[in-house]
Amino acid sequence: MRDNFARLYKAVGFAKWFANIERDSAGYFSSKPRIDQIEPHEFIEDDNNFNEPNAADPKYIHWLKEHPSALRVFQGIKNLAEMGKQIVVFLDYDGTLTPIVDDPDRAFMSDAMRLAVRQVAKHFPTAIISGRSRNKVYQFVKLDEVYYAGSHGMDIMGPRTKLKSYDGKYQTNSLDNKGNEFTIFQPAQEFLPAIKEILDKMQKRTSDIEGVFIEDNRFCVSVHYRHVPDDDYGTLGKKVHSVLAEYPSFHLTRGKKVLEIRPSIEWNKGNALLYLLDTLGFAKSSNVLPIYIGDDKTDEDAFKVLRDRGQGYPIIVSSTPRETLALCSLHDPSEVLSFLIRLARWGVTASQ
Ligand SMILES: O=P(O)(O)OC[C@H]1O[C@H](O[C@H]2O[C@H](CO)[C@@H](O)[C@H](O)[C@H]2O)[C@H](O)[C@@H](O)[C@@H]1O
Repeated sequence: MRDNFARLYKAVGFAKWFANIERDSAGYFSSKPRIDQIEPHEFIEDDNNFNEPNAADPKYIHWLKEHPSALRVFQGIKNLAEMGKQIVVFLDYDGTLTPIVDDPDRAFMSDAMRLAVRQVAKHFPTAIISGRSRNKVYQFVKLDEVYYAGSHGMDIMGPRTKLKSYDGKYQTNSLDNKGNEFTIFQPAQEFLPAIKEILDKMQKRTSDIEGVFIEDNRFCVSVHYRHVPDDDYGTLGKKVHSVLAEYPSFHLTRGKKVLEIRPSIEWNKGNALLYLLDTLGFAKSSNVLPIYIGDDKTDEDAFKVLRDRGQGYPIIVSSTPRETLALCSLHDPSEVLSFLIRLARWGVTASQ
């Protein structure tokens, strides 16, 4: 695994950086240099170098035929872009830009991934759409070059807009700390007081169950059960449902070892994708090529939007065969990194 990463970094043009990467005492690679030590031209390398999908399972190999690796269809993406289609990139966070880890508070993004996203964002409008709170995602990603949609799209910080098609009462204009103008769109604003109550009740009612972690995702509440003993699943489920029963305008969705309580409004990651395309000026454009990469059930809403528009590339991150509306796949976040690096490298050459 470590050697694969080493080969990947070398292959995709991280030569200068790679020279500075050292193994720490546990034998893992730790990176010393800062992001800005890598120059964009260092992304330009032999275009035939890429991470081959790593699939030994026959079922996975069969699934890959229906959902080919996005690394394999990359040339097709490039061809469309070279014909004048504007690439817009949408990225999920957990399981896509970072591997799934035991502790949700420690899902840190690698420097390599941050650099790749930053380089992609230099050439193509880029947004991160996550189930987490917008602030939390920003703390992990720490890039001012991208747009952010937190709480499964219910808290969007997007381009400055005067769009009339969305309810003005949910939109406010704002400045970031560099003076850049943004529009914040929060279609679930009126649910905030109830969400605070739900968070509080959920914390109190589940406090006697070992391993539960309740996460405040601002416009939704996540109940993590990754560390809950199997025997306690039933009790936890009952307690979660007892809180939910008091709030009929909320519903439950499921993610990876997590239950999420969300306001029942017609708004999901798919709506957030459309909103961002609209605010970027691509509302009805046939000249846009949206790429959406995500790993979870909630990303399927965004895949569906792209399917319905008949446009772009919905890409699922999965190391196992899965029912999905995505057209293409990537095996894991290391392949996401590989894909983003190729995109960034192409962005550099295309802009020269
Ligand atoms: O939309 P996403 O950015 O993919 O966020 C979905 C949820 O991701 C996080 O939970 C998941 O990742 C954790 C860290 O790897 C893992 O420990 C947990 O079991 C997973 O469910 C996040 O903590 C949730 O709030 C997000 O809704």
